[in-house]
Amino acid sequence: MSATMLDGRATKDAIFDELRPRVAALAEQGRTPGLGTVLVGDDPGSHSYVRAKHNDCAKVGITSLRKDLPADATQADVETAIDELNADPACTGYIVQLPLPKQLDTGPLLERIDPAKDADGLAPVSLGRLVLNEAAPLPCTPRGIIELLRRHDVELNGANVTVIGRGITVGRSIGLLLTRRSENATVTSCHTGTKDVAAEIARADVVVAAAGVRHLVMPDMVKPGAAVLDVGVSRTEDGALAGDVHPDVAEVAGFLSPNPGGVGPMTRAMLMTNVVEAAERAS
Ligand SMILES: Nc1nc(=O)c2c([nH]1)NC[C@@H]1CN(c3ccc(C(=O)N[C@@H](CCC(=O)O)C(=O)O)cc3)C=[N+]21
Repeated sequence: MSATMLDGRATKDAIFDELRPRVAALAEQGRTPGLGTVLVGDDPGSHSYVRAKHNDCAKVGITSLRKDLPADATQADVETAIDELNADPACTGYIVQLPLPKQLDTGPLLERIDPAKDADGLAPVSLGRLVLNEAAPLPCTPRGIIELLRRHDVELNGANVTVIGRGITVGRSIGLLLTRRSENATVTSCHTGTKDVAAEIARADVVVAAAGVRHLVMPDMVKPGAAVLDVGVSRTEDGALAGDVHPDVAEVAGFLSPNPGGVGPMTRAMLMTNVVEAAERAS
């Protein structure tokens, strides 16, 4: 048996095709969406993600606004960049690329993002609204995972979903989406305090591996036919990138998201979607 590939690149392209006419309609009314990015420091990974996001903008017709700050930027420098994007009418949504260098206090910076321009859905007000079932931009990676499953007809209603990892961008926030009435899944959150992760994986219809631990999910753990989403990335000693899911899981799973080429492109597709939706709401 070989799993159906949850092809994030092809799905992202399909979503871009759907966004293009919406962006064109906004542009006709002089309301072209604009994505801002605040990037601090020179981490090559972060630079490459931000570059990809601006390439995506060009593909769908979104304006991009970059604020790149040096690695030794102060809290006040980043506050200024955020204030400028809050005030700039050309910017309809923006993100502060995480993680920030350690001299910076991330919490207050995320608090400073105008909730109407929060493209990531990670600002405290947005996460609070999500908990309260109020309209809010949704965190991009969780939204991308759900969209990827939906477009491949993977059932979530009543499904047992095991999430591994409790980071804010994925593990902690995805349960908020999956347990809404519209998704109706039963969610188990695994982390370093979990006694038997393999047992939690074994009973899952859907596994979301977002721990950043190489090959944490092995073929003998997975229920035959389950959908497995490989979200984590880690770097091996020789500098190669590895996912959280062993490639042989493809022999057991019913659906598997490749990594790269799975959840990463979907995260970017949802960022573009959030920016377009914010522009549609802005008058
Ligand atoms: N405020 C904030 N929002 C984020 O959404 C955010 C962040 N900070 N910090 C870092 C993580 C990571 N992240 C990725 C997005 C796309 C790919 C992606 O498209 N990856 C490609 C491969 C790209 C490549 O090869 O370089 C793929 O999986 O196929 C990866 C990683 C967003 N993040």
